[in-house]
Amino acid sequence: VCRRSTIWHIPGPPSPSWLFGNMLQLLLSPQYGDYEFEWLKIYGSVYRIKGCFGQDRLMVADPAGLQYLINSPHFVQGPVLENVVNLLYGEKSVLGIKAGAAHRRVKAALNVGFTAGAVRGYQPVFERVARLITEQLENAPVGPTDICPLLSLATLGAVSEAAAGYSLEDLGDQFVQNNTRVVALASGGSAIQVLSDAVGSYFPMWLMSSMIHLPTTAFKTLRDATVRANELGAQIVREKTEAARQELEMDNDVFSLLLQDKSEKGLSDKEIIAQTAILLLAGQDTTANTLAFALLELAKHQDLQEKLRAEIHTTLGAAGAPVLYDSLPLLNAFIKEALRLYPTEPLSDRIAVQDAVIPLTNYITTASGERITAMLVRKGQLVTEAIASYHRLESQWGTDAEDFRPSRWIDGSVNKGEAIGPWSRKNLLSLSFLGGPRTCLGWRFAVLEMQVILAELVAKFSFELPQGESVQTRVITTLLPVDSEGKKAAPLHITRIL
Ligand code: HEM
Repeated sequence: VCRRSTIWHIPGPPSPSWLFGNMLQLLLSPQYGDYEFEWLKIYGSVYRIKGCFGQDRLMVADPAGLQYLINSPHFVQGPVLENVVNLLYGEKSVLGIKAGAAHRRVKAALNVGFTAGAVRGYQPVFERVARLITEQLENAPVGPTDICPLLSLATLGAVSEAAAGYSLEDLGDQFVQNNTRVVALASGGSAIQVLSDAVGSYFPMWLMSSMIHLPTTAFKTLRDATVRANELGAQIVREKTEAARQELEMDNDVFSLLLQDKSEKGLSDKEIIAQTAILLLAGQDTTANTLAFALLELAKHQDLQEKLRAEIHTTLGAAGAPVLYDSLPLLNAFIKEALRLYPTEPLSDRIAVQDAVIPLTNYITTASGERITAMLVRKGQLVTEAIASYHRLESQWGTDAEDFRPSRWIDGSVNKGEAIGPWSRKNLLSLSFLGGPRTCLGWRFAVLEMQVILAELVAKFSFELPQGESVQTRVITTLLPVDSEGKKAAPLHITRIL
């Protein structure tokens, strides 16, 4: 049997170097997508690029191809993602568990804290956090405010309170500072980082875990964060178990709900503790960055800002009844559009664990001129789910796919052919929360939190871009807004209006 790469005949861009392949273009271009979105136009929704050291990598933005990849057991996290996940969250975290059945069991148990009903219970937490941002903005010095740190702290506060029943003060300064360092670390991309990621993917896990005992700053920060998260998880479980023993009333946070689940499907204390880091971290900057991008777009589109504010004022104006955020069409369309153009995870790395055939919606023309509508890939093939590219396909979103236009979600111009993501199945085609068995556990949580925070901020403040500032997008683990010096930031002129 020929074991030669089966994708060598798939066209793609030339590789500028053997060492880095196309990876610097993909990951470190000045603006995220400078090369990738051009490749999409030239080569179509499936093409081949070079990884470090001459590896062949397949980029897939094709709807049927993506639907297959996110659902197929033949593809698992690629080596780089796997190492990062193990280092940050641990192998026993729901994101770290590889085997399908074990993953399904832990995810189903964790879901008690993330059902529609459970998430509705967190609404008062989100409302409190949103009011805190308002207070901080009122006390901010005159001039542009970088909204990123405020949003990061707010989303950490929301997740720690809703997941663990802990306020930021309960978490302690040390945890919060360490957390800030971990998040900052994740935003410091460089060529060395790309190379060490590639080299890292060749190291076995035991070597990676011995490396984290090296006293370098980065590893020390990550090691401290993991140790601290485990200690914190153990403390939370101890306190809540003691409260239950004393028959005190249990809270409705995620940890409390998990500990109350005594069915055979429930998790052991140890399994619950192993979720602390993922529960606290996965919900923080993902949500904060999406909010920052949303506010930046609002500052660029004053007419949209006014319409959205009018919708919010009309709905919030009806005092008394609790606000039903799902019933604000423009607010939801606005959030969907921000998620589409700024997906937190624009690229998701996968590797084939056995030979597989990937079906395609759009045919591709191979180097020999043959048209194919399905692709054979061998075990070990690296594949990138090119989510941000998929979100810009004209066939899916229309000829104005690159424009920020929330009304596309209302006027029916979005192609409803192949629904793949969660959130109102009938029209969320976007893969910002992925889809299939690895769908984001916290998507309902994130949506309600963003609805509450945006409604509060847009009702009370106006947003404008400071003169001469141009915010760009970079991908450094996740998609971030950066200033002209490449530092994570979203500077805005924010004025109280109500
Ligand atoms: C706008 C906000 C968010 C976005 C865009 C987002 C996106 C994602 C994506 C793309 C994945 C799949 C990762 C992969 O396998 O490649 C994921 C997984 C996950 N997310 Fe989120 N997320 C968000 C907020 C949250 C929140 C608020 C929480 C929890 C409080 C959360 C918890 C998780 C967990 C536990 C997983 C792992 C699921 C699994 O492996 O089965 N996320 N998220």
